Amino acid sequence: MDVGDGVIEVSELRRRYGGQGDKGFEAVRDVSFTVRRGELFALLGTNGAGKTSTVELLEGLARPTGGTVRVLGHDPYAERRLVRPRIGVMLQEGGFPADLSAAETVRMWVGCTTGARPVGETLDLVGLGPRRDVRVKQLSGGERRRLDLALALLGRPEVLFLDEPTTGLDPEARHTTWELVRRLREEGTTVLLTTHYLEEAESLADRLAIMRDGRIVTTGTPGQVIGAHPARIRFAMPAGWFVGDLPPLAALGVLRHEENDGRVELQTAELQRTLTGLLLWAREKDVELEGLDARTASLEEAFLAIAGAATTSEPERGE
Ligand SMILES: Nc1ncnc2c1ncn2[C@@H]1O[C@H](COP(=O)(O)OP(=O)(O)OP(=O)(O)O)[C@@H](O)[C@H]1O
Repeated sequence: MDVGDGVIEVSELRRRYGGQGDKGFEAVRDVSFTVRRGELFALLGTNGAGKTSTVELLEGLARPTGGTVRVLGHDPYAERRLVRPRIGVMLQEGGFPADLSAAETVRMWVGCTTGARPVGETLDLVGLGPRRDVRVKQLSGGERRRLDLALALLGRPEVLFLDEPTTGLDPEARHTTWELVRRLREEGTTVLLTTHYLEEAESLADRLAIMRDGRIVTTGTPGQVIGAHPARIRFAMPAGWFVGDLPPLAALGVLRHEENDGRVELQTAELQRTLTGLLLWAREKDVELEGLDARTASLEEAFLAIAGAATTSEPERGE
């Protein structure tokens, strides 16, 4: 079947726990998105936003209550047999037999994987080569996470689902994992990632979606999502000058401003225009703007502004 560019196609997806009526809860509500071949798509959201509930439907682990999912052109639940050999799944919590070594665990999985990589290569990929003979129960939490990743990569998947892959990893292991994910992407693997690390999404994702209360509330490239939020300029007012002495702020494109003890913060959607106006004013008045700092919003600021609104509205339980 020709699936064109849309390797993952999600349309009006819904997932309800606990049946209809008061006791039920709709964790995924009308979610639609497409992930193109070779793309890395990140799903972000606060705890309980519905990321795992969504990803499990894409992995074919549960049947949607509404809407459709296509992975590589197939329904991952009804046509699991066709989809499963071509995808790699790293769940949030993998369960391994504690008494097997890392290498034995991978070897066990080789038995149920078509076209599996060699065991040693798989462990090396995730940096567990030197720990191959250590029993699972003696591995650290971060090492177990990497063993999870190794198993997801075992069958050279075309599509890789990574549910919080770097949770519990130290910064070095996290960066090594990012390098590996980048390399897989460069080799053409399509990746769907959920993460709480915004730096991870910013540095890896081609596109991302932010979920809130079961819905996608924002989607775009990291640049687009960040660009929709105001940039900030901070500086100290020169001695003897006041904010009122600056050119009219609205004319400089300033959306909001705050002043505290002579420290000024301007928020603007047009950083270059506002900054140019400010610097021209400083040159004309021959004053120095001490501590001048101008920056676009970070993904974290954008995320907090978008997803943070979730805390103000409790998701409805039992519709
Ligand atoms: N089996 C279940 N039965 C009932 N409710 C569930 C079940 N699993 C998840 N939920 C609820 O669905 C909502 C979404 O949960 P989900 O695990 O998908 O969120 P998440 O975005 O992945 O969160 P986290 O970042 O904490 O992993 C939560 O309110 C959760 O309590």
